Amino acid sequence: MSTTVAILGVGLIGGSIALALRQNPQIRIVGFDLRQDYLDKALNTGVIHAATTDLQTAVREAKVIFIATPVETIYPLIDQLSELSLAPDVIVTDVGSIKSKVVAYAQQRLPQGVQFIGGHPMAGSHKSGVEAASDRLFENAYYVLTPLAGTPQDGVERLTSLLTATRAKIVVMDPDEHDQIVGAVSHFPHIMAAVLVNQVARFNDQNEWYKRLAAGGFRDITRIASSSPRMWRDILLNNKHHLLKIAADWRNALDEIMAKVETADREQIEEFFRQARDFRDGLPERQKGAMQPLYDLYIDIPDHPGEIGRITTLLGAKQINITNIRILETREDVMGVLRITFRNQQELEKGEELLRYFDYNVYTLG
Ligand SMILES: NC(=O)c1ccc[n+]([C@@H]2O[C@H](COP(=O)([O-])OP(=O)(O)OC[C@H]3O[C@@H](n4cnc5c(N)ncnc54)[C@H](O)[C@@H]3O)[C@@H](O)[C@H]2O)c1
Ligand SMILES: O=C(O)C(=O)C[C@]1(C(=O)O)C=C[C@@H](O)C=C1
Repeated sequence: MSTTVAILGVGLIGGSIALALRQNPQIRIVGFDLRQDYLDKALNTGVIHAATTDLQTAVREAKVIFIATPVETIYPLIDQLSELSLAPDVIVTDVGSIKSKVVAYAQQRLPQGVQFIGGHPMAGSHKSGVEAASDRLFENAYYVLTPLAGTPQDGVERLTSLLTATRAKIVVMDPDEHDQIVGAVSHFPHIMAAVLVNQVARFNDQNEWYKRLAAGGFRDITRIASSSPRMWRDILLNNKHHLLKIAADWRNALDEIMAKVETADREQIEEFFRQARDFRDGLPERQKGAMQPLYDLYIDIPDHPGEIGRITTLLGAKQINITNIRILETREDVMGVLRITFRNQQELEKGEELLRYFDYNVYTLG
């Protein structure tokens, strides 16, 4: 007998959870979204088994409901769920990047019999939407759970067991502790990346060499400034208390190092960078996951207009999904290399075979 799981919001995170769970043939996944076109895409690419824009239809038989929508939409969805007919002992969980407010809201609003467990997978991307979803997005990443005081242990165990398919490391944490820590390691860095980019954009208005000279360092530290503005607006407003404190601490730290620069304190400036390097180098490595080039295919391309479009059209016509595409080198009259990332090994092999058939020189590394 199959178990129904409802995913509310079939985007990057909802889609990635669906892809991980659907490896288990006993699980039937129903997707709910406001956008019919997103649902069509998720259905056509096999991310979900069924799709609906009607919430009651999505959740009626679900044993587990994932809320995977932007943070500010989680509250009204909790309200709507509290009015609907749900399966007995249903587990409702969310994937929002903040936990305290959501957990407190669920505690107040959800009726007895609904087991709410806050959740936050600590992996993601600056990209949004189901087309960026991957069954391995959470592999080896931490996945934080913040159950309500009254949620039975059995519910936490059931959700943990379901989530093993994501290959994430599940940890249970207090919601406020989560918000404080994630504020420092995720939310505040997103603010800083955007501050840096906006600063350079202002300078660039006066002199376009800023943009042209922005090289590896600037790109590395600002990748996350390409994330969804709507998502980050919601996160900041829902973790205001911790972020204001982190920002004040950061201003002091910046003042301290700039005072050392002003007095040309060579030793202390070096010590400042040494401390940062030692801590950074000691961060635990994630062995595998979204950022690993696991399903990358390299294609030699003649550098003339239309070639990349032709390749993506060929793949699209065969319903082969691409999660990333990058031109590694193009100079006039020189062959360029296109790197295409696929969602899984099977799609990579299909893509490789297809492009070879059309006489492209294709290869994988490693
Ligand atoms: N992107 C990340 O790196 C990341 C990582 C961990 C957690 N999160 C959290 O996951 C959640 C989703 O983020 P995402 O990156 O998957 O966003 P996304 O934009 O890729 O997907 C969100 C989906 O929700 C749908 N949606 C919006 N409002 C809705 C509503 N009221 N009802 C039903 N569907 C609705 C959208 O149409 C979209 O398909 C957010 O709460 C975010 O904080 C994001
Ligand atoms: O890799 C990225 O692009 C991310 O920003 C992922 C990231 C993070 O800050 O690490 C962003 C938000 C989440 O809630 C969890 C993970």
